[in-house]
Amino acid sequence: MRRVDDVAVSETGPQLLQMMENAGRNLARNAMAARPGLRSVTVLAGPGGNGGGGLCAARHLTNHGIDVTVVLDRDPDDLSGATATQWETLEAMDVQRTTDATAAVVEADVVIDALLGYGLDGAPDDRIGEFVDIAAKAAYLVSLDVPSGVDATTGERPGVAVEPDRTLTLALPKTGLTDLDGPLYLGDIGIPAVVYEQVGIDYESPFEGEYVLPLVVE
Ligand SMILES: NC(=O)C1=CN([C@@H]2O[C@H](COP(=O)(O)OP(=O)(O)OC[C@H]3O[C@@H](n4cnc5c(N)ncnc54)[C@H](O)[C@@H]3O)[C@@H](O)[C@H]2O)[C@H](O)CC1
Ligand SMILES: [K+]
Repeated sequence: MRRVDDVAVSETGPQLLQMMENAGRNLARNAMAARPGLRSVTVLAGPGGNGGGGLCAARHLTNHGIDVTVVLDRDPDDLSGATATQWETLEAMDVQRTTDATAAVVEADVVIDALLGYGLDGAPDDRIGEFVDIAAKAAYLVSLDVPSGVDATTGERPGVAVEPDRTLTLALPKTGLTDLDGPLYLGDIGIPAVVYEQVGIDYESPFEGEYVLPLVVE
């Protein structure tokens, strides 16, 4: 997946922000579909591309009248790249941010886990590990791409890991996602076949008119 991203970003497009927009919009829709009529969502956002997708979903959910609260693992001034860009828009929108993760998680109809994706490197550190523990108190938890703390390739959990009610993974199913409790969905983030071909993946789009598909894990 990382090689696919590299080819897209450095050779063909789409660029990271474009893919992230598709990720975030699919995530917002998937969360709304999971809990029709939901009124409040808390987004737990990490520092990388996974967090950026969660922040993008926060914008879409707010635009659709949902009361959104964002919890970041760090000061927003310490975000960078596309994730910082997502935050800047939320700041302009005056979206609620809190450092009280427990209250924000307990009070929300749905919690989005956008802490860590395929960039997981070792056991979640103290701060993110604390959020992973707090996420267990969610009424309904939706993970973006990979349940935070789970290795996308091997499925191993080097430390704590969330246990989502559903997971929306992006572009391609990851080999580490075979042992999840809740349902798994696959979201189209707009990567064309030429990108997969350049990476040597024999790819035929499964989407056929849909942007999110349910996956059956065998
Ligand atoms: N083609 C796609 O599938 C796309 C996926 N997108 C999303 O981006 C993430 C991958 O982004 P990346 O920045 O590479 O990694 P992460 O967000 O998972 O995390 C990196 C970030 O987290 C820190 N970190 C790593 N391990 C730990 C740890 N154990 N404890 C604490 N912090 C940790 C690390 O230092 C970095 O700061 C993918 O999953 C998708 O959600 C793109 O949106 C579009 C293309
Ligand atoms: K995640």
